[in-house]
Amino acid sequence: MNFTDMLRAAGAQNQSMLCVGLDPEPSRFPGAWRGDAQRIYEFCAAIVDATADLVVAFKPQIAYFAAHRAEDQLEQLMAHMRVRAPQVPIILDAKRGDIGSTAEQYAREAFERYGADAVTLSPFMGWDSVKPYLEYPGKGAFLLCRTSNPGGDDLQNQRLASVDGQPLLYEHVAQLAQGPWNLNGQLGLVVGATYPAEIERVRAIAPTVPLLIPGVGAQGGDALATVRAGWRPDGPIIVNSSRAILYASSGDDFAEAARREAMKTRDVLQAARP
Ligand SMILES: O=C(O)c1cc(=O)[nH]c(=O)n1[C@@H]1O[C@H](COP(=O)(O)O)[C@@H](O)[C@H]1O
Repeated sequence: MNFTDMLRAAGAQNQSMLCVGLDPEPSRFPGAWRGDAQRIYEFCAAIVDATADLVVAFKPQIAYFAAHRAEDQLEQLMAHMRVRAPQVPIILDAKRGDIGSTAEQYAREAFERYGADAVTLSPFMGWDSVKPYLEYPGKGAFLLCRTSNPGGDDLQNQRLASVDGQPLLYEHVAQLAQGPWNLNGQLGLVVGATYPAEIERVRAIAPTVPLLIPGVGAQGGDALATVRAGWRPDGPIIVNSSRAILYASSGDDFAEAARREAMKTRDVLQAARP
């Protein structure tokens, strides 16, 4: 099954547009696990087990594993998700972006080593840096478009004087993803929940591509405004929350607390659909 089909099937089965972000930070692990980077796999697997029937996707962030020399635990986690939640697509959040020959290696890492269904990419280096990922049939690639962080303004809100109609840079990225770069329907866009007006703008330019929307929960994005701005019957949204779910409790009940928080967020998102 390709990424888009998986997304549709998981969304329907779990009645969800929630993506649980797997950003394991050992200093925030519960009880006796606190500070123990050997527990990264166990911590994430417990979160996956507690939320697998509530999500449209999981999004492991590669830096949280690589920083602790825990790539082997990420491989273990990918295998676990395949067994425990085979219907749920996995977006590897790697935010890669490099010249074509190096991008080929990053694509191989994401799709062959880790077996991800989709990956996040920076489009800053242009078409040849994105194309190698699209050569994997059925895999998805989300281009950073209007990110959730305050510094996103610095470049993404600059006007492109050389392009007809002079769009802002993030609007141009949205145009490319909806049109000329989207050869086989594999592209999506990353838009922050912290900027609902810009989500609406992106949706006007790119009505059907999947939007990955981080920023609800710990970053304070507005879930209701996010859904109203981004959701379309033929334009799926994947709303990510990481810390607010992973660290809902710092005690031994962390997995149950994560489940409660995920359920609450899932239900708020579902109820917000127009
Ligand atoms: O691509 C992303 O996932 C991403 C894009 C963006 O604009 N903002 C953003 O926060 N993210 C990621 O989404 C997650 C947000 O985590 P929380 O703020 O804890 O929910 C982190 O893994 C970020 O790296």
